[in-house]
Amino acid sequence: MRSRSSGPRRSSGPGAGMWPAEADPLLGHTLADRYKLERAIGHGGMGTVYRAEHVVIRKPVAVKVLDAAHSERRREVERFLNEARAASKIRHEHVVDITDFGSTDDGLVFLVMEYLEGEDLASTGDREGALPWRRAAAIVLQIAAALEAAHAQGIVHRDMKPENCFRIRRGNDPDFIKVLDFGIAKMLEDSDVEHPSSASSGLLGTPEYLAPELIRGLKPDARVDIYAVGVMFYDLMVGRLPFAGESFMSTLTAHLMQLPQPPSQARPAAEIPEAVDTVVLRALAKDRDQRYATIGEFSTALRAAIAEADAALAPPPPPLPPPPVPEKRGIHPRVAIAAGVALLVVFSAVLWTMAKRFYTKDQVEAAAVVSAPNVAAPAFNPAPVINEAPLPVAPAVAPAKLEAPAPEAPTPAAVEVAVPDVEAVEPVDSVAAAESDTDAAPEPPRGPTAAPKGPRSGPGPLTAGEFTAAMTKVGARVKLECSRFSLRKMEVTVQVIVGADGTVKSAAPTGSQAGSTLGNCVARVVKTALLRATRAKSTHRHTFTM
Ligand SMILES: Nc1ncnc2c1ncn2[C@@H]1O[C@H](COP(=O)(O)OP(=O)(O)OP(=O)(O)O)[C@@H](O)[C@H]1O
Repeated sequence: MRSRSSGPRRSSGPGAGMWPAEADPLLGHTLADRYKLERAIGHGGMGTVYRAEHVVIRKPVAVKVLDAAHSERRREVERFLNEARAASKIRHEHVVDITDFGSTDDGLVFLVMEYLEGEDLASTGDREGALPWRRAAAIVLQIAAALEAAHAQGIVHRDMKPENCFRIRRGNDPDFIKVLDFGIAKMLEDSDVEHPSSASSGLLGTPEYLAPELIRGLKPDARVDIYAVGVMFYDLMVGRLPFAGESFMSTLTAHLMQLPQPPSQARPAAEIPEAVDTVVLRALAKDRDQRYATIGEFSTALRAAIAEADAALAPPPPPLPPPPVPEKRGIHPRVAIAAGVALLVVFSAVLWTMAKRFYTKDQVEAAAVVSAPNVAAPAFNPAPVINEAPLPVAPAVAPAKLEAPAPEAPTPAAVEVAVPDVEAVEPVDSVAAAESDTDAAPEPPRGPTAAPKGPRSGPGPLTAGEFTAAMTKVGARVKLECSRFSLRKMEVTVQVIVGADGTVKSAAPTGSQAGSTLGNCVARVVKTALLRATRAKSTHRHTFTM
């Protein structure tokens, strides 16, 4: 159950408060020859809202008719028509569309709006209690979009509250928001009009949503709407208002004096991220200079907080691919082995050809068995017994000892090529040579400035430069989100552990800022940094100057 100190809403549908709906003489009346008033929807501070039908185009509309008591006061009529003019100027999908306004011959002042089917956010809150923070944020972003459009037209709403935000279904979205009631909207360019003080004409607006500067009687600007949106966001997520006193005066005092409890602490079960706390608390800053300068900035910060929470839910990014394998100079061991075997086969074949020319078949077969048992085996059958004198067998690696007659010998070129190659490309030695090549390559320097190692060692450690660059990247957000906890030029040093997957595993403020709100805020932002993957986690330090 929500705790609103102001009690029941003034306008929560037919029959609310002192409103004698049944006796309403306007029911069934056709206003300005066009709008047949069918049913009263609710009654607010200025008048009654009816569901009506446009008799020509047969379209349902909502018609707000100013109460007779107000119609007699010029100032009230002006305020009412001001709403019509202001809202009809904005034209935004999240602002209720005003299609007509004016007064009738019999003195009825009215405005005509698109008819909305749904309920206001106060009713949603009363029925559902606190909403999940993401749903609340999605609703608030729509309200902020409506206000951004209004502010762009120089219009400040000044009465933002759940009762003025209507929730309708649009397509599949049951939470489509329309902002209503620009009744006390103030044209910013209307700079000569001083804000009426509470002493002279009563505080305009609803106490629970009043920005401190309005209570102090300062001239309002768009930041009063940012404050009210902060109150609404808090209320939607937490299920209670941030500043709610027992009386009107104590509520106003709370706005001026009381620090709001962070939403995540006020409702721990809701798992409201710290980043969302930060956005709400900044919108609720007592000093308007400490708030977001524009409602657009508020929306950007809220979106960033949502994205941060989404990123925390997402699985860690896949490790970065290893650096490209540098092309290795020299012969790959496998190539060397293959070449060695091939040359051995060629050389054996040469020997075989030569032997066939100078020795008998039996002698040759015997020589083949002795000299090359493992090479070209399919070509020979092991010779059984050799009765004749042993052949002058030429070992495969020493063909020069062959005593072949010069004229019949293979061309010298062929022998010269074969001999040195076979000696040079001995398979086992080649592998060893290849390995020792790698080992002999200069070892990259270790430590923070080490370059990534070769392909067999994986990506190298983070350099100091890489880490500093990542911290510089998050530095802007550190300032944006944490400067409100800091005096100018304060320093915060954080100790950061970066995991092998490039995410920040831990960030802790050190020294005088250890455990401080400022330190924790900086650490929280630092935790969102993303670096590159390495072979192992590493520890770094960085100092931010606020
Ligand atoms: N366009 C509309 N379509 C449907 N219902 C509407 C529309 N505009 C207002 N209502 C409903 O009519 C009722 C009265 O609205 P009204 O704006 O008069 O109340 P209020 O916010 O208390 O006004 P005020 O700020 O002038 O006191 C509310 O319940 C509101 O939700």
